[in-house]
Amino acid sequence: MLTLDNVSVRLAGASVLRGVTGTLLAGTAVAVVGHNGAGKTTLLRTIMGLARAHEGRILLGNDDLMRWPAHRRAGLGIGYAPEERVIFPTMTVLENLRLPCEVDRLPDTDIQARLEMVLDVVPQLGDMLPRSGAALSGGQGKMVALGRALMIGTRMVLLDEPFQGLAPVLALQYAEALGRLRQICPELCIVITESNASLLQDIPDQTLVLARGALVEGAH
Ligand SMILES: Nc1ncnc2c1ncn2[C@@H]1O[C@H](COP(=O)(O)OP(=O)(O)OP(=O)(O)O)[C@@H](O)[C@H]1O
Repeated sequence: MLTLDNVSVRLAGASVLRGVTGTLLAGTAVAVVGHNGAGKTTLLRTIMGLARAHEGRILLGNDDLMRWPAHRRAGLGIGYAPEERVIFPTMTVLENLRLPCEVDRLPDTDIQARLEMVLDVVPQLGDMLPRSGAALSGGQGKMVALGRALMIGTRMVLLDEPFQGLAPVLALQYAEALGRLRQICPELCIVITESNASLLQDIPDQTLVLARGALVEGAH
């Protein structure tokens, strides 16, 4: 369970998150929706330690995340797939997938087990493993970014606007992967941001609405 307690963030002097309070439960899919600029990406970046909260607390279980530097937070079991994907072009897809586990110095047997789980969830990645990260379409890159987040995200995965720009057939494959993920990892908390909530269809169990950096309502 992740608890956001009165989290506020300023960027370049502007209030981007304002007193965000909420609970993201294990085993749920939570949508964070809001217009462009509402603060969705900043919320995920703050959880990952890539943006700094000047106020509030973020707890993973009982563990205060603010005590952990950004480079250690993924190792706590939080996978992050940023909107812009960030697939390293000089590495193969397999190397991109393994990267967060290598950074966290996981034993090879654990990495192999995670990889098998990821390939069960996103079987399309199987054929791509030897391919260069530079040779991926935008949609393929989104699949790799999902897989990479799942390699390290044993407790939660943060998916930033995964459906934006996906062709309908790929969006369907992505949604199917999330369905398999929920079956294979029933305790995982899946957080998905989206400015167009209709793209998420019936995926979320809970929807949080951000407007100008503040949560305005919660709907189930
Ligand atoms: N590094 C930064 N410096 C200054 N302002 C920033 C920075 N990053 C984001 N912002 C501002 O913070 C606000 C929230 O941005 P954020 O990217 O979190 O919104 P978002 O809801 O994810 O939007 P989108 O749907 O367009 O991705 C915007 O007004 C944006 O201009």
